Amino acid sequence: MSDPLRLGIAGLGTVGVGVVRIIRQQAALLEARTGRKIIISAVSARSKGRDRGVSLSDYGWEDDPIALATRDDVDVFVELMGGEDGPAKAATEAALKAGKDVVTANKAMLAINGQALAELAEAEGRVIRYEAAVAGGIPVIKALMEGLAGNEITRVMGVMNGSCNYILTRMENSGKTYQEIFAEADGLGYLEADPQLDVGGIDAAHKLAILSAIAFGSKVDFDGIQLEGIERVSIEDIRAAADMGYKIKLLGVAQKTGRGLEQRMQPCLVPDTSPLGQLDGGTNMVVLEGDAVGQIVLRGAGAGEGPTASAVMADICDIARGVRGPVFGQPATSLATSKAAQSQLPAPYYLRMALVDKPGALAKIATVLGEAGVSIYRMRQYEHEDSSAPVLIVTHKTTHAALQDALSNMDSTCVMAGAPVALRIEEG
Ligand SMILES: NC(=O)C1=CN([C@@H]2O[C@H](COP(=O)(O)OP(=O)(O)OC[C@H]3O[C@@H](n4cnc5c(N)ncnc54)[C@H](OP(=O)(O)O)[C@@H]3O)[C@@H](O)[C@H]2O)C=CC1
Ligand SMILES: N[C@@H](CCO)C(=O)O
Repeated sequence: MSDPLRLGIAGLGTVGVGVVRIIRQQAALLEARTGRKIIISAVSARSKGRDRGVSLSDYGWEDDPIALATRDDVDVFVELMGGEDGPAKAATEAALKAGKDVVTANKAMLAINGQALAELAEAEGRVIRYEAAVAGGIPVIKALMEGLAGNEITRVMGVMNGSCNYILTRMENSGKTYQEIFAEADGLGYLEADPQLDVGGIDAAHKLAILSAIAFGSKVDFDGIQLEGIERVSIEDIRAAADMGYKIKLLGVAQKTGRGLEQRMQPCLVPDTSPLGQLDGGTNMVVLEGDAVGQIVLRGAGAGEGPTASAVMADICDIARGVRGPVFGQPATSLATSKAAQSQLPAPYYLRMALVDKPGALAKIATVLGEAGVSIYRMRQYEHEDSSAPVLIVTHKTTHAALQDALSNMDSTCVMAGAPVALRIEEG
């Protein structure tokens, strides 16, 4: 039997406590599976006295996470504090320099500082594992890095923020507005301490940036993501999209195109019968596409104590078994600097507009679209009692530039009774 694997766990919140629980409750199973005892040497959090619902009396305590990360009786530093820099990054660096491996759930830190940390880890001969950082309990890092290692990845796509999916699903089911459901989700404690991380799409974009680096062999590039949150998704659009056979999701997409690496996180329409369209509530889904495998769909809990601790444990078990490898699947120094695609691949778009109800109004809009090279695929005008006519259009595939051209010319037609709404449709 090998020596025990000794952990130092910094952060005893939702995830940290979940990890402590699994290690205490599943000690025999973990030892049987890895051939080693997995033990906790010491822990760290901000307040030592807080009752966390698990016994910590067997473990040492450090107020300072850096002191924990560099202890002689720690082999693996488990960073579960959060934050893109500050103590999380400082302690991670200290751990690597002191010859420790690192396991973290911190997507913000990796999305912003992943390249530098990966270079440091690899120079020190250490590993950083982060299965929990993307889509919580779904083993998507393993799927991409190991299961699909023989594929050229063509597209990565997914719903990776449970709180946003909860809000959009609740709006759809309740008919309530974004503001009403945001307040409900906040009251239920479903949102991050800074809700903008969720509803602004930032948390999901952190996750997409990490997947994109692995999938396309490029340096993690959070700033290269075209980012839009869900704040402008209205209940009118959710209803209208449903009527046309779509659901609205905060969707992340990364793909390599002739014009560079396209990475975007934005509200999109997806067919309501598609796996993404059927994803309700706080669940996550990641769709991976490879040249040999085709498409695979992974679905599961993207957050919460059990699912996230499950992913952290997978990383700890790998280290216990001696499974090692470069942080992003290939040596950090070999990762390419990606060129961000300035334009998105063509797609169909959904347009919702209110037109002044007078002869020729629709014809003028059709002309503007036609002149910009945007072709109408489907169209619907609804009954109305006032003087503005609600009109929905689904276009054929078109470029974003052509669509913008059409939208900017619509104003001059003098038949618009309000600003049009345009949302991309992501098929398949
Ligand atoms: N919660 C989830 O479902 C998921 C979380 N993650 C990620 O996991 C990580 C942890 O998240 P979560 O458990 O929810 O966070 P919590 O806010 O529940 O817990 C954070 C913990 O870190 C401790 N901490 C914060 N700052 C310091 C510091 N300077 N020194 C020592 N300890 C500190 C806190 O101490 P104290 O308790 O004393 O205040 C607390 O125990 C984050 O990176 C998050 O993004 C990833 C996927 C899902
Ligand atoms: N706020 C995140 C937590 C998990 O990263 C979510 O809703 O998915």
